[in-house]
Amino acid sequence: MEKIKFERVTKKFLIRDDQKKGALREFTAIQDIDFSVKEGEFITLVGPSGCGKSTLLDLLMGLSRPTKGRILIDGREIDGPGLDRGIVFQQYALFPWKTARGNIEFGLEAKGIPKSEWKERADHYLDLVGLKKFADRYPHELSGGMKQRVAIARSLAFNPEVLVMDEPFAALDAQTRETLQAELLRIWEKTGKTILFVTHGIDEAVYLGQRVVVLTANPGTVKKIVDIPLKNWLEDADIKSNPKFVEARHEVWSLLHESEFIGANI
Ligand SMILES: Nc1ncnc2c1ncn2[C@@H]1O[C@H](COP(=O)(O)OP(=O)(O)OP(=O)(O)O)[C@@H](O)[C@H]1O
Repeated sequence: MEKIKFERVTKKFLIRDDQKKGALREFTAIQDIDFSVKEGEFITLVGPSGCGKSTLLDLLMGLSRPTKGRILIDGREIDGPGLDRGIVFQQYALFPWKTARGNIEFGLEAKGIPKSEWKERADHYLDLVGLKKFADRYPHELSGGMKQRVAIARSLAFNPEVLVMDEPFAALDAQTRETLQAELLRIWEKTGKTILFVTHGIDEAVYLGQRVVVLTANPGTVKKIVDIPLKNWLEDADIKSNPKFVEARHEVWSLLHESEFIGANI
């Protein structure tokens, strides 16, 4: 079943016109973005810097409206922020004065979940991200990877149907990033969430996504959606050496670099 549908989504901004003093002109950040995400699917998005990934996520979160087109969730048009969508950012955005559990409980309070449910829910999700023993620690007592686990637990705790992730592992060291990638797949399998994950990392996009949406440089459009034929990520410890992984990775890499090569040939 279709969970999210981007229907010819275009977003334009008004920016200062450098040619004419005091005048404004239209700038198209994304144009005619058109694809669907299936219920329970893990989809990754990659694209050159400035191609409009954050703009697209803002639209999906209901923080701004498309200039043209629309975004549907379960067939309903998005008209603002909602509890059906949760987001995890690159920076953990945790309150330093609250413990791991306190940070999750705060999210539950903000979402209007009854107080009687907070502790149990917070503990359940802390357990899910492997932080059961760290519930009473403050952010400064946690590593970067642990903080990001708390952020993931906080987003999952109010049980959104769609989890949006905006380069959530970009600030972590390579080893922690790999661990969290595998963890996220495990959590995804367990919870069955629909996940839309934005990244700059080609390896990360191919490793996590069932499909990788490759965007073009400005204005951002869908260049191609690459199917990733691998199914048994977690059983294969060295999946990144699998020829199918290598091939998919190369395809995404080529799509991202095509425009650069064309430029280089001129
Ligand atoms: N509020 C705004 N007003 C004017 N222009 C904007 C606004 N928001 C974004 N843009 C422009 O739209 C384009 C896309 O920006 P966006 O931040 O979505 O890209 P991105 O793909 O997320 O970039 P990065 O990968 O570097 O994070 C950029 O050229 C940016 O300058």
